[in-house]
Amino acid sequence: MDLFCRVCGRPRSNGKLMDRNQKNVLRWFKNDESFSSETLMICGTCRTTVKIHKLDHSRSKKTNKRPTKILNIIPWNSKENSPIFNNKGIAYRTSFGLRRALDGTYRNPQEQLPEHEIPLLPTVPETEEIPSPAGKKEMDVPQCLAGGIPRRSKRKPKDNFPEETLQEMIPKILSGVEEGIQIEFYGEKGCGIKTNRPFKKGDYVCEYKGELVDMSEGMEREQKYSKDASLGSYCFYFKHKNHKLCIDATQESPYMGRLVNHSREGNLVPMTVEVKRNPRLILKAKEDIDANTEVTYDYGDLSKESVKHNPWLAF
Ligand SMILES: C[S@@+](CC[C@H](N)C(=O)[O-])C[C@H]1O[C@@H](n2cnc3c(N)ncnc32)[C@H](O)[C@@H]1O
Repeated sequence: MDLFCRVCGRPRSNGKLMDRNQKNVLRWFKNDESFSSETLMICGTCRTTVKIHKLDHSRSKKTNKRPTKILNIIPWNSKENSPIFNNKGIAYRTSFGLRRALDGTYRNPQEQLPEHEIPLLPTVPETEEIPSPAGKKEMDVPQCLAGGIPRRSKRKPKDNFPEETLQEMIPKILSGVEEGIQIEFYGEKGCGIKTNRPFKKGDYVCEYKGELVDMSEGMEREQKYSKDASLGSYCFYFKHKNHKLCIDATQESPYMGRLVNHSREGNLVPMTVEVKRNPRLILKAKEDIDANTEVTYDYGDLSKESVKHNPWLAF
């Protein structure tokens, strides 16, 4: 049975199965698989969360096979049943984009957001120095240990984007348009981003969008997040005008920058740009990139401890 996610429009081919409390990833699910009741399912593409309530496990009298039909899916956090994902009467409900999906105005992430809806980052006072966490060298910061497992890699964006190019990019950054890229599932890596058209060296690809906080706040959050094994690491630490900052993109969003995976030979490079006096992190093409190519950048953390726990950082 083909199911399509109404939020991202992609076939529900892969995704995470979570335990009931959404704490642990049980495993990645495959296509045409039946689910046990009360399981959480997260769309492998846009990562919308739904809760499967009840499945029909009875065997067909004709074939004596268990059907994979999902009888009913109830929303996480809600009593109503409102179809958002849908295929032949199967109702789902999502945690994000809910209102718009219900009233039919859900906006595809590729579409341009009107300016008043662009989530603006909190203003960072230019004169105020954000203090480093006590006793921590900057080097140590991104390897914040929580539950004994180093999480975020130390990613180093370049500063000072050339003015001309920046002028061309600002409207794109402000509009939130993410054009030429799409989400793809990459097995053990989870989701990632690939191009659907070529990019030229230096082109703006997308923004690493999230909540701007200072570094110590980011570290505190990472400590909390690390207690939940189902949460990936989405805190991107950087320095801007002597301020030590962090973009926390842990919160699910339709923006794709948060899903770009790591490679030491990455074809993107992160950079900070200042837009309306707020620092923003963007990912731009390090080289010419063909269509249908995964985009990656170097998370930049080769510390022994991090690589021990995340061996993929070495490649
Ligand atoms: C910023 S997220 C990237 C998106 C992530 N793949 C997802 O599905 O949400 C960073 C996480 O992706 C995974 N990841 C990124 N690059 C990887 C790689 N080269 N190999 C394996 N896992 C990777 C790690 O779990 C890491 O904590």
